[in-house]
Amino acid sequence: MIYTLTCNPAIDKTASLQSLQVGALNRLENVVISAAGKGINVSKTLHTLQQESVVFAYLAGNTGQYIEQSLLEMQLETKAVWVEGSTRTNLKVMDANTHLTELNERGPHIDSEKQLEMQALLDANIQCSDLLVLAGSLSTGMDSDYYAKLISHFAKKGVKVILDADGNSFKHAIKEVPFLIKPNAFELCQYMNVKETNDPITLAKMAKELMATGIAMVVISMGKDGALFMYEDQVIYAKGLQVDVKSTVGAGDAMVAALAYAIENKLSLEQVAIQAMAISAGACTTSGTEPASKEMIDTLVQQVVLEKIEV
Ligand SMILES: Nc1ncnc2c1ncn2[C@@H]1O[C@H](COP(=O)(O)OP(=O)(O)OP(=O)(O)O)[C@@H](O)[C@H]1O
Ligand SMILES: O=P(O)(O)OC[C@@]1(O)O[C@H](CO)[C@@H](O)[C@@H]1O
Repeated sequence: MIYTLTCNPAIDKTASLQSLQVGALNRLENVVISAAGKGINVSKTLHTLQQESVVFAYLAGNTGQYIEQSLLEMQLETKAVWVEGSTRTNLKVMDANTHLTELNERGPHIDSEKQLEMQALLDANIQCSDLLVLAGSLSTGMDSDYYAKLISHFAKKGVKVILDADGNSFKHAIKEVPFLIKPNAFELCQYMNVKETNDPITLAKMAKELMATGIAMVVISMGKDGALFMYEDQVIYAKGLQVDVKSTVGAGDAMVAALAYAIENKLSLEQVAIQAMAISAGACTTSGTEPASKEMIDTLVQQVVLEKIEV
């Protein structure tokens, strides 16, 4: 079974306008509201792939209830720990040149008692052969080693952990050797303290250093420039697919979903790359964080170009 944990879910309000004017009144168009947050987006994509998953999330207030109800309507099994306050609302604005501006709130306070409640819920459900996806920011009140502690706990049990986090949370977590990490190129360069680059060879060399610590698989996403897929001594670069972009919000989550699907179904690295590219590019063609249809994914699968590279 695949489990996703969203520590800081959100209602995403995604909208568009011609061009964003800072310090002026902007009138939004095409407003779409959806239950989101990285782990929840992963589960939504898995659902369209007909792959079962269970959502764990901290939820709060009316916005939390909206998310719980939406997930119920999508028939996504949800196990929530309810906290005081309100689940956040994040605003995403895309301009006519597909430049995305994101305004994300911090999220409600999660105290140590509620963190223990979540730990008990996770322990009661997750077995050694399962996959656990840890994705997104931590809410207020959570220490930056929260993911690190979960990875250490579940890796000992043999659970494969997929990590999609950034900043200090990522820094602590990778020391505990998750099974797979999916930083984007910017996050990886920031962690390695080097100038941002999308050069596949340079990125692959940095990823190799991380794999030397025991991380089995590294996938580096590079937005429209594609992605790098690394497992054992195999390195595959996939060129970005040309798609009609509606919203890039959640493209990375769609990719993480594809990776979880591929691991659960024991696909080869080539197949992992093909599925991940088609599913993530497909997510860019829909509004908000809506996953792509099966038909769109099948069409994009035919267009993926892979290149094996030596590092
Ligand atoms: N403009 C685009 N055109 C085509 N494919 C894209 C585009 N943007 C993203 N993708 C696809 O989605 C994948 C993930 O995108 P990206 O690298 O932006 O992830 P991310 O930074 O983790 O995103 P987010 O955190 O917003 O979900 C890319 O590797 C690519 O396959
Ligand atoms: O603030 P975080 O947790 O880093 O990111 C949250 C978020 O921006 O990520 C998703 C897209 O990947 C959105 O659905 C959501 O609003």
